[in-house]
Amino acid sequence: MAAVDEAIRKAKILVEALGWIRQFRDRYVVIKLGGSALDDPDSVRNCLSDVIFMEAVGMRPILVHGGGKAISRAMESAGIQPRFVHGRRYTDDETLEIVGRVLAEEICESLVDEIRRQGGQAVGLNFRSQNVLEGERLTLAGDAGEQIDLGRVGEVVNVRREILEATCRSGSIPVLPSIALDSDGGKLNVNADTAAAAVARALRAEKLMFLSDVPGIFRDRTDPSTLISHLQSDRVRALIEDGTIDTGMLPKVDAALDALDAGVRKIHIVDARVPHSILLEIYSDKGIGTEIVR
Ligand SMILES: Nc1ncnc2c1ncn2[C@@H]1O[C@H](COP(=O)(O)OP(=O)(O)O)[C@@H](O)[C@H]1O
Ligand SMILES: CC(=O)N[C@@H](CCC(=O)OP(=O)(O)O)C(=O)O
Repeated sequence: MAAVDEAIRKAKILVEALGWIRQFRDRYVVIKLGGSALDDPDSVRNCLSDVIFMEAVGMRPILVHGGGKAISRAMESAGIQPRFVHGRRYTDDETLEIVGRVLAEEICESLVDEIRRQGGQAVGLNFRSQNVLEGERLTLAGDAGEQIDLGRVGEVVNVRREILEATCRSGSIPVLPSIALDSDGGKLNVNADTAAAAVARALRAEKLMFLSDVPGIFRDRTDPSTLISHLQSDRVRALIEDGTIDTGMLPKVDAALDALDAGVRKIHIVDARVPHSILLEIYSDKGIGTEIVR
């Protein structure tokens, strides 16, 4: 009897998901995997199995990844001290070679390999294969209006969406590192949160999901009961101003607000360490992280 009850419970879960599966069929979902999540192989495997599931039930997932922690480790092994200016890595030519190798060769290839190992199809799209992100150098102004030199740091100015659309149509999951090419074919190091938002904006994605190593946005980071499950964009601005949101969460919420302004329906910040956090967030009636809407 217990076995039958268990089977019925599982069937109910499938039925609960059916409505969401229908609603999101053929919709683009951009998933950003951050360096914090990428450092834990179990989190990566679990996230990728969810992404494969999404593709199998008719959604169009696109993976955009960072790898800031791995880049810093590789720089330190090469005897270069990482330096961040306004949250961006100062990127000289030597650093750029390391960023290209770590993101496009090591991390992108390992994500594609793992998706294939789990029975899904994936294609790495970057300057080594087929480039999707076109960029230009990012210029930031200092307090006195002076120009801040970030080296080869860029922002995305165009996304070749036709390549993403064709890849998704063919049943493959596109995997993109946060590197853009400028009009001369030179590499630019782009913050991965902003790269993911640029992709979501270009595709008018249904969702943009940030997978990190926190359950979501907290009102008080020392108190787990203060997780905010639903946020409206105007409230996000207030949380930035009062200092509740800072450090690594800042580029995520900045990118989230940009994406919402451009027509992306919903932003999710979820914990990559929780098994199946993506599926729980999308296909169940009650999500587990923080969702942000306009
Ligand atoms: N209000 C907040 N709630 C939760 N995390 C926050 C908040 N403000 C800042 N953070 C920080 O943001 C970090 C996530 O950003 P980051 O480490 O850069 O992630 P990733 O590597 O996934 O891009 C969290 O580990 C936490 O320290
Ligand atoms: C310009 C800039 O800062 N680029 C980032 C790109 C990687 C990234 O953003 O990785 P996470 O998502 O893991 O932080 C960097 O070099 O660290």
